[in-house]
Amino acid sequence: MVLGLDLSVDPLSHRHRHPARRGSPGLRRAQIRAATPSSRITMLSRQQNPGRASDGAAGTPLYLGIDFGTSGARYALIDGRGAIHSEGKRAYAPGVARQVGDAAGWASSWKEALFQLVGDIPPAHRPSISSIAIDGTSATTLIVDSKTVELLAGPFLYNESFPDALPAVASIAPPNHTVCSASSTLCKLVSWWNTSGGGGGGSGEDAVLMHQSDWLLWLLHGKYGVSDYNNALKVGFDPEADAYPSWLTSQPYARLLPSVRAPGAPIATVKDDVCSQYGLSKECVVCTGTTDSIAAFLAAGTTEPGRAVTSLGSTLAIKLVSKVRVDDARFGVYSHRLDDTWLVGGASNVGGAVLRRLFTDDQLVALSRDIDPAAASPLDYYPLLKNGERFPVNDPDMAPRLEPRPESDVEYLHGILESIARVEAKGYSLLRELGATAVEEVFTAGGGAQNEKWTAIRERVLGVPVRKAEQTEAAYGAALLALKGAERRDDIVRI
Ligand SMILES: Nc1ncnc2c1ncn2[C@@H]1O[C@H](COP(=O)(O)OP(=O)(O)O)[C@@H](O)[C@H]1O
Ligand SMILES: O=C(CO)[C@H](O)[C@H](O)COP(=O)(O)O
Repeated sequence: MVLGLDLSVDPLSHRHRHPARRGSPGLRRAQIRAATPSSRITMLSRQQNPGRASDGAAGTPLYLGIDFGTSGARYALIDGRGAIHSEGKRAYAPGVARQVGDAAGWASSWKEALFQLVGDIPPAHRPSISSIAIDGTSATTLIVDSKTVELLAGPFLYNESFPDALPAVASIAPPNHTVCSASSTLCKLVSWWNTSGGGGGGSGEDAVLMHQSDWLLWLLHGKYGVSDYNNALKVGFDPEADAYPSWLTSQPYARLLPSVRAPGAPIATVKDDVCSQYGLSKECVVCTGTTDSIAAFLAAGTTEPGRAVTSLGSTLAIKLVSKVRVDDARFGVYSHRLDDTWLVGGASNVGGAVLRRLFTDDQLVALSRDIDPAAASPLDYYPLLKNGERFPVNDPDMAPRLEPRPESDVEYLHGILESIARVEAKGYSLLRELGATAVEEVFTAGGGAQNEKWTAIRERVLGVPVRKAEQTEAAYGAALLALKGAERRDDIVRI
């Protein structure tokens, strides 16, 4: 029994064992080989943390990755060896309090952050940028009118749930399919379709669905209808078949779905007006992106089965390299494709968002100093910011639990960090119960990776080695995708 749930019923609606390729021979060089014909990422190895470039010789081709997380956006500019030439970050504009459902506020903040970050790149580097890729939060969905450019609906954020659409989605998809979660992209699309009367009459004729990273990339290249198979997973794309299934393409709203390419595939060159305004080369290629936790996985540079990356950002997302594909919406478990292996995992709503609500980053550092990670905290919380959990319990109504609060903030923080570690441990043990490869080592990405006391707590609770990834920023993983796309620039599809 895991999480007190009865797993005696075979939960797997998909179970595939792929001939596991031998992992990459070792970390030597920053490169992701171009997608194989079946559009899979094959991650070669990456040079042992080439760190920052020395002088960034003028004219060296550079590759720009931009990460759009929950609390802010970051960029990383690397060269062909993976050395970082420049990096930076921007919080989203404080302005309008962006609550769930405040669509206009979010979209304008992301657009503002995108062009602020491009403007933050040293002008001397910009002409050398050969390609750009962007990662965003998964299942964050926008519906855009491709004729008027108007935002018809959304953004619907990654953790927003649309249970009204679940019965319709469950009636067409296989049992326990990834889309059968109230926060899936397909539930967002179907909910909008049903409430707007089939696309809102005339305006719906030109409606297109875009994920957050698709929309941000579109601001740079101006072409509609292109996404990647990581972002498209939660709208129903099957990365194994490299196609949308017929149960989806037969739906009236299927015309809104984007075409799907591998992450890091070239789309088009940057629009002339953007090139002119920011001093970018007219040869700079915009490439398909991925989700933020996949980008963090790519940044960590591990590919061996049993290795995993936990992204400790505003949320907790885990990605385990598994020889076996596992998908089960009952627990919020799904598999992203990585070469001949699978990235099995899920994303919990617990994570840093609660920490940020309670403590400043400086307070986190100061309080963590007094935590003894060897001592188990007796406090048992479920640190959600608001109702709703996706994984390892898929319950849109699940309530936060952050009481009783002790007098000591050190004890309170210890209890929260340990409780998040317990959710992480339940997540990995659930993946094992469902048939995934057992976790042997965990690398950490995201803001929480810098907390060594938390790392030690997690290592005690998980029972496997836990360490900070060499590169903890998803933006670095997105830059690796840009590097891959630059090598395939001739594949630009005239769309
Ligand atoms: N020293 C620390 N210990 C634990 N968590 C931290 C620490 N510093 C920052 N964080 C948390 O990291 C999170 C930000 O990480 P980040 O990867 O930028 O998140 P996201 O991309 O989801 O916005 C914040 O929620 C913050 O509370
Ligand atoms: O929690 C999230 C935001 O940070 C996303 O859900 C995260 O991207 C996980 O989704 P995926 O596993 O598809 O990458």
